[in-house]
Amino acid sequence: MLSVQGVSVGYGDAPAVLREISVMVRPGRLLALTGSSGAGKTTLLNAMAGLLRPQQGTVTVDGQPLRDRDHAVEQRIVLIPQDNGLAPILTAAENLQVALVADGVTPPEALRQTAATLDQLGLSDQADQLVEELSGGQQQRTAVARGLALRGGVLLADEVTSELDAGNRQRVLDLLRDEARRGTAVVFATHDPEVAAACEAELHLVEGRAEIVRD
Ligand SMILES: Nc1ncnc2c1ncn2[C@@H]1O[C@H](COP(=O)(O)OP(=O)(O)OP(=O)(O)O)[C@@H](O)[C@H]1O
Repeated sequence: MLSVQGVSVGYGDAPAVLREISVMVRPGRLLALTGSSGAGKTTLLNAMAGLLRPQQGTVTVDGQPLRDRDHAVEQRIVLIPQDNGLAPILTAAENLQVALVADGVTPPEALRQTAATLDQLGLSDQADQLVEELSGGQQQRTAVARGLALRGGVLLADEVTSELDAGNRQRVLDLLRDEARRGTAVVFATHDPEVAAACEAELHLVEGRAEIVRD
């Protein structure tokens, strides 16, 4: 269980972007994180991912304060970053295989899981294409595939449908929902009200504070 308790977080000496945020990220649930551009969605996800240390308050995972990103990875907290985080000079498939093998999956199993997950995202035909040669939406779906293939306990997805057409947006939403049903705690940052409405719970960020819209 990932728990954010009274967290204030920001950058350098500047005033905190978010103040006194508290939220429980529960297994089996799809939580939308909403707010206008600049509201702090990425900032909160980065704090949950161990990339940003809170100025006040704590992020805990199974009761232990989250130390840093390495600790978060050990605790199976997977982040799909807004800029996709893929290696552009590897193929779509290689991006998944490298991540899986680094995660301890055997190479043959990594090949199998890669093919299956790319297929779920409708990317079988792009598997052997370099990421830098894929469209923005295809790159975004590859990043989602990599995040899903890692099968984390917590999956943090940062604006991962912003470049997708309606069909692929629904496909990603369905896959994130399936992932939650499998027992993963999924947090999905979005500024798309339709996407947010399709999530069972919603936390809305406004003026540095968080409001629970649905729980
Ligand atoms: N690396 C950084 N250094 C300093 N300030 C930052 C940094 N990253 C973000 N900020 C500031 O923090 C605030 C929140 O930004 P953040 O990216 O978390 O918002 P967001 O809700 O994810 O926005 P968007 O929907 O546009 O991605 C903004 O005012 C932004 O300028």
